[in-house]
Amino acid sequence: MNTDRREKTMNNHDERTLLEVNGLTKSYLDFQLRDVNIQVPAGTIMGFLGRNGAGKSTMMKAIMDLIKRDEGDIRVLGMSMPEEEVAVKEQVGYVGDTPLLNNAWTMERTLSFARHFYPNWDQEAVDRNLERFQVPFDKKISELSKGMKVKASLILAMAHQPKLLLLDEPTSGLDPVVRTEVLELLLDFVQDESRGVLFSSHITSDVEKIADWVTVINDGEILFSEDKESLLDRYRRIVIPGNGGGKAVETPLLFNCQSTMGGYVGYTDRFDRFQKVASGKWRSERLTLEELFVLLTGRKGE
Ligand SMILES: Nc1ncnc2c1ncn2[C@@H]1O[C@H](COP(=O)(O)OP(=O)(O)OP(=O)(O)O)[C@@H](O)[C@H]1O
Repeated sequence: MNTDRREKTMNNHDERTLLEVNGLTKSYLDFQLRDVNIQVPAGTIMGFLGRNGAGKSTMMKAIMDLIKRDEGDIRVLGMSMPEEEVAVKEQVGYVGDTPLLNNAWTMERTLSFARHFYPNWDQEAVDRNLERFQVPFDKKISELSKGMKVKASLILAMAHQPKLLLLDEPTSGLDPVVRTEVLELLLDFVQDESRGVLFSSHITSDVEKIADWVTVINDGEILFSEDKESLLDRYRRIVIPGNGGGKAVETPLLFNCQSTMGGYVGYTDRFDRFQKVASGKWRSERLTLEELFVLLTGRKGE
């Protein structure tokens, strides 16, 4: 695409939106990604949670056009994928579920090869990150530990100063120290608020730690995509002590109600409303993201 057209396309979209996915579908023999709609605004870290096989990698690959979607519209900074693929890839750093690094090459060779493809290559940032993470320059990729490989992949993905990082389980299989380093790198990345990150994970505590937006996918469908704080505010565990709780749990504002030794326990996804209408004795407990994730995805389909 010529520069004028690209600038026009980029100027016509809402500059605060880095990624828009609308009506994305993809069918395999025994799996369907169904009508996926998400938006990643600039300045946001979106945690993308889902159980094994829920469709996280499929969605990310479809965004990068590594697999052909059946339907849907994908835009990065207002530019369409795959029609404007070259321009889009200048704005995206992608690390997929299978690392793209060539095992037989050193990091030095990898970087000096890759820099020719990107006009925005930032060698100073690369050097800074190599130093920060102590990634060996002259060892073959095959000789690096898993943690080092992840760091090397991230340094490479960020080297061309993308606006959007798309990372498929970047912290999986890493020890807590390396995981923390990787999370800090992502937080640093969005210090520039024109940037954003979408990262998938099973590790709910990582998402809870750094994401400001949480998207949960279950069996190919987005359950919700919401600001983390408002999500954790509106869901609560409600504990109703004593025998008198039976009537209280009949409210449609509670679900998954169970009687316990000391009374009743239920959950609400409209805590604001519940507070206004609930009578009698009760108390609320805030859920961790892990508890919420298990509550909403744990028993479905089993
Ligand atoms: N090339 C393919 N052909 C057929 N089915 C596929 C293909 N790729 C993925 N699938 C199926 O699509 C479903 C979603 O897979 P996907 O890898 O997107 O899940 P995921 O959420 O990333 O899982 P995990 O957390 O285990 O990596 C699975 O049932 C998987 O078997």
